[in-house]
Amino acid sequence: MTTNQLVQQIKQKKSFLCIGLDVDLNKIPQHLLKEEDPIFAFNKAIIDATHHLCVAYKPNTAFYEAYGIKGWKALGKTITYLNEKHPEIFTIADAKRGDIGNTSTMYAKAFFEDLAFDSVTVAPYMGKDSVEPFLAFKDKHTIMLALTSNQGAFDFQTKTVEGRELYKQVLETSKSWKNSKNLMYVVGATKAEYLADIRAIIPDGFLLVPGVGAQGGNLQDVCKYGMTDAVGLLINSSRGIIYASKNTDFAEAAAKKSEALQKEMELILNQ
Ligand SMILES: O=c1ccn([C@@H]2O[C@H](COP(=O)(O)O)[C@@H](O)[C@H]2O)c(=O)[nH]1
Repeated sequence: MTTNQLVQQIKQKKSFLCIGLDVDLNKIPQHLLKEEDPIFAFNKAIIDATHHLCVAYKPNTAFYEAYGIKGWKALGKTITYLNEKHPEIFTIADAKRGDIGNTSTMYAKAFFEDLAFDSVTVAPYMGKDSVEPFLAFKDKHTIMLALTSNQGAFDFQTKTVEGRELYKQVLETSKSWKNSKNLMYVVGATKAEYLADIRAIIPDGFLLVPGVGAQGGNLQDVCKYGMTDAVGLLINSSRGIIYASKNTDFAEAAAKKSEALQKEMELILNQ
């Protein structure tokens, strides 16, 4: 998917919501455990109830890998369902990969070719040659960790290196990489006060912003400092939406939570 197609979808739906599909079998409604594939049954119900309210879905691969081959199959069925039923929706494999070049190429093939995701998250720690293999794929997007939502972000990311915070070095340096137009960045919603500085370095690129909902990030603050003329934001909420109810009305409850966020986004877009 191209960035323009993503922007068009945002305009049509008046939403820049990304729903995180982080399926934990201990948290899903217990009646689903009788299904042959409870993870896919859960995801399908959430997708069917919310696809008109969001522009992206983000399964975090940890929640699938934890269940071994069954989890990986459920991830495959979920992305196939999304690509067949809702090809306009942007898909993110939150896998946080990155390795020496030839290994990164294999990761990129796994997520972009075999699973056919639109994007994958990567860690910048191993540098240019670990990220460029992902950037080589046409109309695919590499979402690099910049300033994460967790407390540990202060351990390294905000430390000063050669006179500048490390996350700023990461943002600035990555702009010179081959096919850097295919880059997006992760910035936690809990770090909204850093967004003005981030926008000074990345004025137009898309930011994936997790941390609204369960982690307490504030949508208004993120938009105030992070929004661009083409929106430039994908706001993710996972637990806050998908676990809104543990009962048979779970998909309806997820839709209500999604609609509340979408309405808030519509108001912001109309300002
Ligand atoms: O900085 C980051 C990077 C990734 N995440 C991931 O996003 C979701 C957030 O889930 P919630 O339930 O809405 O808190 C989850 O998959 C994280 O691993 C992040 O939170 N922060």
